[in-house]
Amino acid sequence: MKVGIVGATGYGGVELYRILSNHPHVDECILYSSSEMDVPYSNSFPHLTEISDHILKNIDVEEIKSNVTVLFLATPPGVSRTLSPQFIDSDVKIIDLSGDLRLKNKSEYEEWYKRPCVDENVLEKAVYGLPEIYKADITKAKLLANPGCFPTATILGLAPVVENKLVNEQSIIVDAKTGVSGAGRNASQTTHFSEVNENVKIYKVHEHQHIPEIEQALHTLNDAITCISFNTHLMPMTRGIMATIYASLTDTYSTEKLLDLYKDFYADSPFVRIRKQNEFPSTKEVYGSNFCDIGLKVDERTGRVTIVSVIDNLMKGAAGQAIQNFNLMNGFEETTGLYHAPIYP
Ligand SMILES: NC(=O)C1=CN([C@@H]2O[C@H](COP(=O)(O)OP(=O)(O)OC[C@H]3O[C@@H](n4cnc5c(N)ncnc54)[C@H](OP(=O)(O)O)[C@@H]3O)[C@@H](O)[C@H]2O)C=CC1
Ligand SMILES: CC(=O)N[C@@H](CCC(=O)OP(=O)(O)O)C(=O)O
Repeated sequence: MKVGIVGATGYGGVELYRILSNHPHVDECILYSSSEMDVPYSNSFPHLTEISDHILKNIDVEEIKSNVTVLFLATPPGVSRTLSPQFIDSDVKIIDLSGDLRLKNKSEYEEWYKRPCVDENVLEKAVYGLPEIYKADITKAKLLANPGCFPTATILGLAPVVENKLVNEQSIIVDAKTGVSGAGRNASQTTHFSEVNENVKIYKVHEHQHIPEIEQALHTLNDAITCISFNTHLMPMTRGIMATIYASLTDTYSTEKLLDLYKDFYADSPFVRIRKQNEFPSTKEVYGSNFCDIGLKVDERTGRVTIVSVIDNLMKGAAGQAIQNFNLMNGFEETTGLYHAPIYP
């Protein structure tokens, strides 16, 4: 199979390349750029010297339609809005890593992303690609909205207690932390070394574009959930997301009972690992892998539960999950090319 990557010169794109170039069902990766064509890919990424002899190609929709079976869009918000509709009537399957196709409500996208949304007829064809919850739909998808990094960690952390109605619907609070690679490869004042090093910074307070995405998914699991409290913090690390989640329990449940519930819920999910009692995952324990690790503990004094969910933002939060979806959409084993140990330490 030939696959294409638009945005190959970015962090999500190069992570896709890393995995797809060793994927047993991928014969060729064709790499597209909007700014650097006809130059070696290794000019953008010298760590690929003698590994990649790819030449970056111009984004030509007709050429893509005739050469590519699956196209990954690892592009900033707004790009998929114009590119995806051009493939709707073709045989090319699209996997979009941006937020452009994730929200089912067009005006909600425009409010949170502050930009125009793709047409509703395209939006309604897009399947939200969180395999642990929507696997059946993903296997039939032609247009796939890959989930955001924070939503992946948060929704997986909450799904078992939300679906089983074990937490009060209005009590959910998510305190999330991220590594700097989540902001992409372009430098900015916020991601400048001097601003990030030895610092922890809260950002987009009550305004993060992932809030409606998380609420939309939780609402499908339990329609009494309408809103959550959610904030994000930039940490002095390259990769990793930790979502620390607090919610009030509807009854008295032991930690042991909840851990058993999580193990059952994720029994058929090869990339979700539930930790032992009193063991909590750290971001380094999933670094470079497609795992989402979850630990939890009931606070008997307050009747609340604390849930800790970690992922690598570029893997389960972006490229790894996109390839998990690629596997499911093409009838391959879900774990193909992805099931390996995290890099540690
Ligand atoms: N980084 C992360 O952890 C995560 C990222 N995402 C999402 O994935 C997408 C990619 O993110 P990331 O790789 O970090 O971003 P980067 O900024 O690192 O890369 C984006 C790439 O998009 C390409 N691009 C820019 N403008 C255009 C355009 N008009 N048309 C086509 N291509 C364009 C650029 O390549 P070129 O100039 O060569 O065309 C650039 O290399 C974003 O939507 C992001 O929000 C989602 C989850 C996690
Ligand atoms: C560190 C950092 O800035 N992270 C980004 C990650 C979001 C992202 O990747 O955007 P979409 O998933 O919406 O496309 C942020 O918090 O906005």
